[in-house]
Amino acid sequence: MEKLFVDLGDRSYPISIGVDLLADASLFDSAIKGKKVMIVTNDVVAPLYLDACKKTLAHYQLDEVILPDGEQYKTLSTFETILSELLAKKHARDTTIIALGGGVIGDMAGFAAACYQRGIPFVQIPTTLLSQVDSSVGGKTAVNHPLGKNMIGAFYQPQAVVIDIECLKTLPDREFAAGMAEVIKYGIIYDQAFFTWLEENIAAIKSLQADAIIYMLKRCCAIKAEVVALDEKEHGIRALLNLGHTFGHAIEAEQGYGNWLHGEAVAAGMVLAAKTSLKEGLINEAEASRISQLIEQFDLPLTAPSEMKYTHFAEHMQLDKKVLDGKLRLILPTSVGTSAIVDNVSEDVLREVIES
Ligand SMILES: NC(=O)c1ccc[n+]([C@@H]2O[C@H](COP(=O)([O-])OP(=O)(O)OC[C@H]3O[C@@H](n4cnc5c(N)ncnc54)[C@H](O)[C@@H]3O)[C@@H](O)[C@H]2O)c1
Ligand SMILES: O=C(O)C(=O)C[C@@H](O)[C@H](O)[C@H](O)COP(=O)(O)O
Ligand SMILES: [Zn+2]
Repeated sequence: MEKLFVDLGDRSYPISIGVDLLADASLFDSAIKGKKVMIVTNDVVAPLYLDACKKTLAHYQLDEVILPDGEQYKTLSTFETILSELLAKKHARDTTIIALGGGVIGDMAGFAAACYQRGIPFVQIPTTLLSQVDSSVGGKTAVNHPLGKNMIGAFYQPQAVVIDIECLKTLPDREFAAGMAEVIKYGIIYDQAFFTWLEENIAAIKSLQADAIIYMLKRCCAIKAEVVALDEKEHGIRALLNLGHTFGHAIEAEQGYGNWLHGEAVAAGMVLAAKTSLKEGLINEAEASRISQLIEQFDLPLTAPSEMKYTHFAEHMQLDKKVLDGKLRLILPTSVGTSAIVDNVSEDVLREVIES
């Protein structure tokens, strides 16, 4: 088993990565203080992993809430279902929430943990590639609003993250590819050597070779842990983790949540960001095309939906959480392995990048 730590003083926590960790009660016992646990999952993940989870946690008083599956249910209304269930079963501040599922479950269960009785502990069991490399770490919790992604939420850290790579075996290929978008993101913003490793290990990754998967998860979680420890609430460097997201969130909201997967929208968004960099003279052609080539290797989209024009993007991008003083701030790659926060891209450049 591999172990990493998110170093946040008294809110620090371990990330465990390995095989069959869902069966390892000790990982949960060190994170759960009380006797009561509420497992939050959905109707796709429950038939796959709820029994295994309940078996491991059988020495606690267990309740469960099984939510409908999908990004379209990452809403205030579903969030309220979790809170209602906690109240109906008389849970108090000594209950721990377990988020069993992908990023949608993790974000919503985490937000419920942040809000229920002003905050109860929670543990992340991420079951998708995307949630294992990104959403389970770092404490961003939220639900969507029809007008914008993740618009209602809180920074609230889990007690532990338990990553069982066996869960990836049941993940549909399209979902695995979506997770690869966030993996590639880390290489682009932060780690040229990791990006090169990804280029050289495509077959091993796609065939879920355990060594390659564990190395990849470890590298992603280590980068995220490092960035979050430096800037938990995104006043600076953490914004780099948002590469491709200003464009991507616009695609998700405009297309209707769930129609484009988050990772797919981020992939197209990262290509748009690289094209913007190219137009601004911030990156050279060779590096920009390395970025789109790797994204393409994982069968991810390279362009936004053709019907989406600049004006469609602009409406959503104005609501981006990185906007400061009314000014759009974009994360742009400056090479493979480095990126910058840029706030002076003109409307003309953006229009050209989006509509070309
Ligand atoms: N908090 C953060 O830092 C952060 C980071 C990245 C993304 N996100 C959010 O995460 C969400 C996307 O997460 P996601 O890609 O995990 O999507 P998801 O949670 O919708 O999961 C994808 C699909 O896979 C199913 N599934 C989950 N585990 C499975 C398994 N092991 N086998 C088979 N099917 C499985 C799910 O039920 C769902 O149908 C978005 O809402 C995004 O905004 C948050
Ligand atoms: O952890 C972060 O910080 C990220 O930006 C990670 C992103 O991959 C993730 O999609 C996040 O939820 C986006 O955050 P938002 O603040 O733009 O909603
Ligand atoms: Zn993301």
